[in-house]
Amino acid sequence: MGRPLFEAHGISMQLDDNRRWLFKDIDIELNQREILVLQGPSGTGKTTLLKCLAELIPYTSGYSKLRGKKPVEYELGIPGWRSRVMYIPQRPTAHPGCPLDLFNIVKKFSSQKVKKDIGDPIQIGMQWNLSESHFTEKWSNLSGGEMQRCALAIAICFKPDVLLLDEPTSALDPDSAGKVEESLKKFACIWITHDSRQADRVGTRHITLSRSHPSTPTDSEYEENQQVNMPKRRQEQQPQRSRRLSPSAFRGGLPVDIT
Ligand SMILES: Nc1ncnc2c1ncn2[C@@H]1O[C@H](COP(=O)(O)OP(=O)(O)OP(=O)(O)O)[C@@H](O)[C@H]1O
Repeated sequence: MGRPLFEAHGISMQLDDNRRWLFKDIDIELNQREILVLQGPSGTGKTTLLKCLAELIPYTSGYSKLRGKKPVEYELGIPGWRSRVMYIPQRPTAHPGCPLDLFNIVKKFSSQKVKKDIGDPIQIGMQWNLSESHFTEKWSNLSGGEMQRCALAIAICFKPDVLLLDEPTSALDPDSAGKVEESLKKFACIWITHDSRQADRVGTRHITLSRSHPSTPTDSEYEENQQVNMPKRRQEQQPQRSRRLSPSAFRGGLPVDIT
């Protein structure tokens, strides 16, 4: 096997409050058109893990690479990384204006401007039971499911290499959800879902996070292709020191990187 499209090694997050490990030593490999499904009970750190992989929040140790390069090795650094390894939240943050306004603003960001062949969110939305008018409607007038699809359509227009999807169909009816699923299968995704049938439909790899406790530091189960490898411990990687990111690094909750 050649180099994976995306890889993460030993990603760990220790919480400040009681030094509890939220997750520890998560290893990920992802190739083109693969979907890694991330599951686990509420509060086990799934969203936090996606934000770590997008370099939106600092984490305790570990590192990720896309096409063999670490975030800092990309032109524009972390913002360049986030435009390629893109986190898409479950609920879009309230934005002023309409979805098309957001699309036009994001197009001007330096991390996106360099991209050629930016897609048309309206064309994508129309494959998912949306119409053009949804993209010119104020965000505040859209339903949860309409907002979710508009934000996702805008994000994939920018053709990220890896989509980090936080319950991308949680607000959708089954027909729309099925159409979105089909579109997303063309991408490399790390996909949080609580729906085990969806996990079976879309997943080519699987990780399940379990609850950790202050007294049992390593409590992440790593499950790949249905085979559970009980807690994977750090192997050869040296832990990195906790990284401090600038305030702009904490812009979670946006459908796309806005730097
Ligand atoms: N920096 C932090 N300091 C303290 N606690 C934190 C920090 N970051 C995350 N947490 C806690 O870690 C837990 C995991 O949150 P997270 O949203 O990642 O869980 P989740 O598995 O995605 O849950 P859900 O399925 O409900 O969306 C939460 O209890 C959260 O409050």
